[in-house]
Amino acid sequence: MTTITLDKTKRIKTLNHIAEVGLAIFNEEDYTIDNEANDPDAIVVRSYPMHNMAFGGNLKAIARAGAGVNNIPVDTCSNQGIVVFNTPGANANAVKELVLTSIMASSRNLFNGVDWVKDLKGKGEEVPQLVEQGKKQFVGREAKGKKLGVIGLGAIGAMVANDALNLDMDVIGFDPYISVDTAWELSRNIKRAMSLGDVFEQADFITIHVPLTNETAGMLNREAFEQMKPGVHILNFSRGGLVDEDALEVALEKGRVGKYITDFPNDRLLHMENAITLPHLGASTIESEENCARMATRQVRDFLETGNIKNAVNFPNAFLPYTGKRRVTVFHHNVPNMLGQISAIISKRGLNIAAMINKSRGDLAYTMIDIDEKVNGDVIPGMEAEINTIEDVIRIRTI
Ligand SMILES: NC(=O)c1ccc[n+]([C@@H]2O[C@H](COP(=O)([O-])OP(=O)(O)OC[C@H]3O[C@@H](n4cnc5c(N)ncnc54)[C@H](O)[C@@H]3O)[C@@H](O)[C@H]2O)c1
Ligand SMILES: O=C(O)[C@H](O)COP(=O)(O)O
Repeated sequence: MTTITLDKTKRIKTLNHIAEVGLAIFNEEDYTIDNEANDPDAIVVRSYPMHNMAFGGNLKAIARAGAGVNNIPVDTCSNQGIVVFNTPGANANAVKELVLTSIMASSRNLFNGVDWVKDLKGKGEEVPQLVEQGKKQFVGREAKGKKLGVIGLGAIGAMVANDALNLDMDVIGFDPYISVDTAWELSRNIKRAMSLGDVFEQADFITIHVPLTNETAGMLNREAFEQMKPGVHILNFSRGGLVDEDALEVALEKGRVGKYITDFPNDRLLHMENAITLPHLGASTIESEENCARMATRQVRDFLETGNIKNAVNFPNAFLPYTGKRRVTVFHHNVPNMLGQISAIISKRGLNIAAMINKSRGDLAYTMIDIDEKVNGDVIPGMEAEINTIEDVIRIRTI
């Protein structure tokens, strides 16, 4: 259990390049961007691997300017009362555009064709003729009329599915956990797959848009490849670990998988024929980098200044209008009678509770309590220390 009272100047550390418009949200009077800080108040990150990092007692938040949080030790953060944010949907359009580009580019053999033309360098005036002779090896297929299977209909998958209809593709989607909001946004012309098998059996192109978790790791494995239509093109712009690469290598060699297009290269994939590897470019547009940075830094600033939480992946969202009076925020386990115990400790100091909110998410919960009177700061350390003695309190912060 840790006790922290916010000081005046807050230090923010970045572990990747974060767009300037986002960092500008941290006004200079109250914040310092200090990438050398040992124990910052918050970290803003993209894909930097954080699993081997130790976190200081001052760290309150980590914001992933992007979607995937598999580079962050989320459970460790939860146990230390560190909120992990991401920026849902902020880079979805960028990924969608690259996925649709890659469907067309792979089915038209664009990647191989461009490489082949480059090799004609130095052939002088013969080049046009060589091109006309050689182009037959790159005859492709049109996307129109083909079936696209979309696994995961979240921010990206839903956009890909809707826009693929505009390419005259048939679209079938699978997502057993689809959110109500996304379901409303999906075109009714998208067919619903009742199982992954439905997608595997029917699709000419399969694109996967799920997070990498224990459940989804290796989702595309030997059994999956065996159910797929021979020559299927698979697009993986989500995470490398979703695909079993031993099985993929065999499937590519046998032609069971025609092409595998991914944003996550590794040395092994570079040796596989018909694996097309892009340098993790899905979210790399100016627009997306700015969207993600702005959303991430706004969420962090709001949390540091008011305790309000939006778009956390480990703690519940919680909003209580901030009045600028004393606010006690407590991260705790989701067990009975926490509110009663916390409020008793506050009340016995003669402090009146003006407003409060208590939200839970799985095993974790978060409580914010606003105290009505102007509080003598001397009471705070004793009150925090006593709240910390409650079993199941993870962390307390008074703003
Ligand atoms: N290549 C890139 O640059 C890039 C950019 C953004 C996101 N990503 C990756 O793409 C993933 C998806 O991003 P998003 O913004 O669409 O996330 P999202 O959270 O909006 O959507 C994920 C969807 O996957 C679904 N899902 C989860 N488990 C599933 C399962 N077992 N079967 C089917 N569906 C399942 C969820 O219900 C959800 O609808 C991210 O987690 C990240 O790893 C990559
Ligand atoms: O999960 C994500 O948002 C993407 O993989 C983007 O990663 P990046 O921010 O490192 O480009």
